[in-house]
Amino acid sequence: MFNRERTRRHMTDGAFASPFPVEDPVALAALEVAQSGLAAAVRALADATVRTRVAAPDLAAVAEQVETLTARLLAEAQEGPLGLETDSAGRLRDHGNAMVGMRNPIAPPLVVTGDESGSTSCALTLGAGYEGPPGYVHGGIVAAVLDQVLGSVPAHLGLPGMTAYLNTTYRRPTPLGAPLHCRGWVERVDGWKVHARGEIRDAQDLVTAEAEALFVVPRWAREHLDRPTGDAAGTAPGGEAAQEPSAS
Ligand SMILES: CCCCC/C=C\C/C=C\C/C=C\C/C=C\CCCC(=O)SCCNC(=O)CCNC(=O)[C@H](O)C(C)(C)COP(=O)(O)OP(=O)(O)OC[C@H]1O[C@@H](n2cnc3c(N)ncnc32)[C@H](O)[C@@H]1OP(=O)(O)O
Repeated sequence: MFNRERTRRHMTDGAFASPFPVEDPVALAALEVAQSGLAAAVRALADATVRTRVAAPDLAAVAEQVETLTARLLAEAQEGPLGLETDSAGRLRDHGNAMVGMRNPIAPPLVVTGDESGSTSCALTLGAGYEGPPGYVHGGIVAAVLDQVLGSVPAHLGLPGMTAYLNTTYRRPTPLGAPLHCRGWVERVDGWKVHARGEIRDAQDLVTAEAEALFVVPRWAREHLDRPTGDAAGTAPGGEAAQEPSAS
């Protein structure tokens, strides 16, 4: 059903071919442009909502307008979450994902790149809506970024897994409104289990947070994927070979 493909694209960037054909890719592509445009506009609205200093009457008027717009969107909406959908390029996409989802205004959205060795990378800047300690990124958001970027490691190996654990160490506060860089890499592949590590660095190249995580291909998904071959990232199932990141 799901063919593993050696590709630079992350699952959320369509690293997996969809088994479901798209009827009208041109119309779907136009819809995707509109969907991502709406998400970007609402993302900007959320940021403005946090930072605005306009007076109460203006706030009330804007709230009323937003409620009208919300009702307009809900006129035709699905009940639950998006899950995986086929995009106009015939790839599986998780457009609702909270970190990378193209249709999700809550997502920064992260753009995670990677290669078949399992190394992943993401440049990001987080705005006022992600605040925890004054001026700094919320610790849960820091962990979510690491979860996503490290979680893309097994996806690039063709072993998309769920997070079994994510141990995050906060070295120093992660600044808001400044460029950050998150990287992930393979520590060890053990059958259906992928051990990954990663870090976030600030604009001064200082590590603000690091994590080690285990991702497991769920039992229910294994029948849809190739058996682990052990060649991913130069490791064998149960093997010890580690992939250290190259300096950047
Ligand atoms: C159909 C193809 C596509 C399917 C894709 C499916 C999922 C992939 C989804 C997305 C991938 C793409 C990109 C990912 C990007 C970002 C990442 C975000 C990820 C998340 O945001 S995800 C949400 C938070 N996450 C959860 O919501 C997990 C809840 N949990 C479970 O769903 C189960 O718990 C699960 C699946 C983890 C295991 O369950 P299971 O039944 O499949 O397998 P089982 O329990 O037998 O464990 C098998 C082996 O893992 C060892 N093991 C398990 N857990 C361990 C632990 N904690 N510590 C140490 N070892 C552990 C066992 O000891 C055994 O080891 P051994 O084989 O050596 O005996």
